Amino acid sequence: MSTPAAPEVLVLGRCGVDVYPLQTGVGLEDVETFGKFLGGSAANVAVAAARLGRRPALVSGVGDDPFGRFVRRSLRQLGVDDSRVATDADHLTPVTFCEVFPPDRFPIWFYRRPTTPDLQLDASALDLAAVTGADLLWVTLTGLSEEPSRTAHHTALAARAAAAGPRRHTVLDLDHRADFWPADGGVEAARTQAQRALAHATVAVGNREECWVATGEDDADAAADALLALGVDLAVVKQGPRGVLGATRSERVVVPATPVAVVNGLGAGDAFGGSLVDGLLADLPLAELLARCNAAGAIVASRLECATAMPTAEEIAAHVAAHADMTTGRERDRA
Ligand SMILES: Nc1ncnc2c1ncn2[C@@H]1O[C@H](COP(=O)(O)OP(=O)(O)OP(=O)(O)O)[C@@H](O)[C@H]1O
Ligand SMILES: O=C(O)C[C@@H](O)[C@H](O)C(=O)CO
Repeated sequence: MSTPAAPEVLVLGRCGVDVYPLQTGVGLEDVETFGKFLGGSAANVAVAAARLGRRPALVSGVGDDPFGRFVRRSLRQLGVDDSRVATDADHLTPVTFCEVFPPDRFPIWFYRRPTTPDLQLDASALDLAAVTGADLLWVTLTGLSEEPSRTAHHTALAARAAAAGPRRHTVLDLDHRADFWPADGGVEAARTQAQRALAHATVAVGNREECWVATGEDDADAAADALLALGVDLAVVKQGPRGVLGATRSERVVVPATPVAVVNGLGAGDAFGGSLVDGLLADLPLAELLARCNAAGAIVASRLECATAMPTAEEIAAHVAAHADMTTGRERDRA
């Protein structure tokens, strides 16, 4: 159980505003109207976990601007504790645009230069009681892309790994956005940071490309092996519409994705993340856990926005039940 000073789930990472087009199948130059939604991968994961009944808090930053106030208000309305979200007078709340070309093309445009409030997180401002006392800590690779956030993340991970008591869940979301790393040597820098963080994590989750960034391995099984060798107890390799591979040192499971009418694939990974948080805390068997994560991802892929599209437990259960023939998961004999 989390200690009294700590939230059940502590999420470190970015939040911002998603400004998504209300016309699909056209480039941003031709879009006429947009919707404004809470966004940022970490914020989305926190909201997804809250939707499933968990008590998440976000550690992040926003600007001292109207979008920052919108982000805070949305977090609170969606069940996320925003008391550890700093207000930064020197940097603006980031906005993110996308283009929506279903079923499989969703270019994303980050307006985050030169830098953003979430990456100003300083180690001295960390609430270490919350970091070490939470039942689950979620961090993203993007948080390691720049100082001072990089040092703050490593400080949090090291403090948690050194804390007394049973090894609780520390999840590294391999979330890699090339734009956030240097144009030259960005992959190498991201790999170095990922591998340092993995030594203190218990779970790694990423899509195929992200797992390659972290490990140098292209193949899903080889990437899972490499992630386990780097120190985690559970490696999760997402493969979009092709489903997911989950691997521990003694078990390996592949769970196919379920078909949906795709509206916008962005946010599927964050919905998956929220269900991963919930399923880890509930100690679900691996195949069941991943089937629920896939269902959450598919449901969000069938909706335009991210945070406010996160499914309830009932919606996930109904989706899994409707696809029971394909969501059982196949045991793989590679342990
Ligand atoms: N088009 C789709 N149809 C069905 N399921 C999907 C689809 N896209 C994603 N999913 C489900 O959601 C899960 C996570 O999606 P994905 O692998 O695209 O993550 P991601 O690359 O991290 O996504 P994001 O764009 O949010 O960063 C997949 O494992 C899959 O189960
Ligand atoms: O993660 C981001 O910063 C982008 C998000 O704003 C957006 O919600 C998304 O793409 C989720 O995967």
